[in-house]
Amino acid sequence: MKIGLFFGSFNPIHHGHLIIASHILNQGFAEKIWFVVSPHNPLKESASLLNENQRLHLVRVATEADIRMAVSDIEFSLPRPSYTSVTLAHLSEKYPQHEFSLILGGDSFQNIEKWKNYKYILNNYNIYLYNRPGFIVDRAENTRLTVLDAPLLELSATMIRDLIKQKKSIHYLLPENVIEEIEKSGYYRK
Ligand SMILES: Nc1ncnc2c1ncn2[C@@H]1O[C@H](COP(=O)(O)OP(=O)(O)OP(=O)(O)O)[C@@H](O)[C@H]1O
Ligand SMILES: O=C(O)c1ccc[n+]([C@@H]2O[C@H](COP(=O)([O-])O)[C@@H](O)[C@H]2O)c1
Repeated sequence: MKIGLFFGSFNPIHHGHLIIASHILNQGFAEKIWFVVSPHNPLKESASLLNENQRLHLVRVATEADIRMAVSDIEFSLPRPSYTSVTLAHLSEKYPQHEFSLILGGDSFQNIEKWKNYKYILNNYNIYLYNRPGFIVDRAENTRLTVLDAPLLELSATMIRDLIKQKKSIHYLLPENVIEEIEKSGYYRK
């Protein structure tokens, strides 16, 4: 099966992520999307990070109604920080029947030369790239790279966490059932 891997901290997951995932499925680039929750992005501070099981739960809640989407905790049992090349190699070995591709935002792609073993990633996996405001990648020199024409929301998890801290509304930015979980559990208030 063609599986699109959407890696992220998902702190928390929001409609920006879900719209991209749905677009990739609708375009036939993947038959299923796995959201791979990273315990620790090697290039990010972990101070404001919700515990990985809580983030995983929020992704599960966000995707449970869509059978085309699934959640993976594969990186929870791999060494930290979470190097994408290590996870990809692990997944390809564990699931030889699947063809994995990578979904990346322009912000991540701009930094890819800082990633561990990035050449292994570029040489071995198809990459679906979408632009994010301020990070426009308009030329696909690498033949394994497809630049998507996906609808984009100018939205980030940082913005959502800031709104919660300021006691402002986060309605419409992420699924209502995820908002309920965040409110019930008191996440991101401090
Ligand atoms: N609004 C958005 N639209 C499309 N992709 C997004 C959006 N926000 C984040 N992404 C992408 O999703 C992946 C995972 O992102 P991440 O979990 O870090 O979300 P984020 O909103 O960028 O978080 P933060 O604001 O905490 O950095 C990254 O590749 C990122 O480029
Ligand atoms: O492999 C690397 O060196 C590497 C460097 C930076 C980021 N990543 C991964 O990229 C994904 C996106 O991270 P984030 O925090 O922006 O959602 C996440 O899975 C990180 O572990 C991976």
